[in-house]
Amino acid sequence: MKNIVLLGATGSIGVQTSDIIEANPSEFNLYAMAFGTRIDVAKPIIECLKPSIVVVKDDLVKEQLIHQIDGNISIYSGLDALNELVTQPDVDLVVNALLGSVGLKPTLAAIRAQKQIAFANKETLVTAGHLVKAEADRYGVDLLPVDSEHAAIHQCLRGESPSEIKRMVITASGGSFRDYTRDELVGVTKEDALKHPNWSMGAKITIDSATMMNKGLEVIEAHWLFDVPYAQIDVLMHKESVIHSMVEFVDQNVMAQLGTPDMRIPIQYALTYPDRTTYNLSSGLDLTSFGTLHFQDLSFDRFPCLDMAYQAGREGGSMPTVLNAANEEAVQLFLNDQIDFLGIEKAIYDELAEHQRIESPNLDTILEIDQETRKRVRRRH
Ligand SMILES: NC(=O)C1=CN([C@@H]2O[C@H](COP(=O)(O)OP(=O)(O)OC[C@H]3O[C@@H](n4cnc5c(N)ncnc54)[C@H](OP(=O)(O)O)[C@@H]3O)[C@@H](O)[C@H]2O)C=CC1
Ligand SMILES: CC(=O)[C@@H](O)[C@H](O)COP(=O)(O)O
Ligand SMILES: [Mn+2]
Repeated sequence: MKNIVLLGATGSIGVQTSDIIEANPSEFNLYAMAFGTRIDVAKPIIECLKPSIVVVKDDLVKEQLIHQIDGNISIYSGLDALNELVTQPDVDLVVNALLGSVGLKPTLAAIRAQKQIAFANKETLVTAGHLVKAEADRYGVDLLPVDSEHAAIHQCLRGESPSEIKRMVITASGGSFRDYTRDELVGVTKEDALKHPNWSMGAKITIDSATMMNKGLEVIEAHWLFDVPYAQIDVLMHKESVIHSMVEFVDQNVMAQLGTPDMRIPIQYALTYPDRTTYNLSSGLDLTSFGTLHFQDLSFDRFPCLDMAYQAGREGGSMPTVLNAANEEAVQLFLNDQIDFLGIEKAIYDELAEHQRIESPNLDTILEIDQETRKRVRRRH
């Protein structure tokens, strides 16, 4: 029985993780969960899976929750409580399904407590990949990918030697505006941007898919998770999202992982690793229903966010921190109707252009750059 702490329990990944826990009661116990503000989503999870501890964003949410749940549950609030929660002795596995760089400190706390981590929270690896990787190596902690492309690569690499990898190929659906020209992107609406062709996900990542920043973040995520140089990470448009990613080896053998677009499959993979457990929450992959799979190169001119992410990743230092913070803030402004769709890439470009790169930022410097970048993006718009 694995005792699980689920961070971001009310989000898209969080709710699907609770489905997996509920479907496998003899393997998993939801020991604790954390969320921000959405009590309506949290309540049924609490009632069904009965965690011993719940952490919420602030005291206001805590007060509201106390009056709405019964039972012997300890409730805490705030980021410090989140950091403490992941270090509890009873915890076997931390699922980090938080959104954004707010996940950085709890990740470091979990690593230092030598907890295994199932990792969805890609912004944390983008903003401070060098720190997370160094700590994970130092404490001998596995970061088990939940992100579908990285779960695919992880499976392609099982039993393989890193020196035999020629390149990784991360597939991209193209997002909501895959077939639009640059001119056609002028004035697109939030409602249209939020219609992902293949996946049902949280709002921020759905917008990231539409700008192709999601793939950029995933390239940086792959660099840190699998320790591969950027020159060996390619992105390929594949509109069906059936092949989740591939690895080509030096002898030109290519391994690919396929599956239906159901995030509960990679979530369960991370939770049960190194074992596999029967999955029957959805029907399996039926390739005949697709008939043909499509592949296409994508251009940096059409998708400048991908270009900026590769550049920021290659330059390293504090550049990925700026990339991530500017993107998080710009996407929020877009979702609040304060900037238009193309304003997202412009905000990121402006921040990267102005930033004086720092070679090897420590945690305090990263947190400061993150906050300063966000403030500047907000001030400009
Ligand atoms: N959704 C998907 O299919 C996929 C997501 N990912 C990655 O997984 C991560 C989560 O994505 P997704 O589930 O879509 O995001 P959501 O926006 O749906 O969920 C985010 C979760 O984080 C919680 N949260 C945010 N801020 C805080 C805070 N300060 N304290 C405590 N909890 C907080 C939210 O709580 P509340 O809402 O209650 O405020 C919510 O539970 C992202 O990094 C994303 O890129 C990766 C692959 C696929
Ligand atoms: C489900 C998942 O892992 C998402 O990150 C997904 O990959 C988004 O799709 P695209 O970014 O390829 O549109
Ligand atoms: Mn993904």
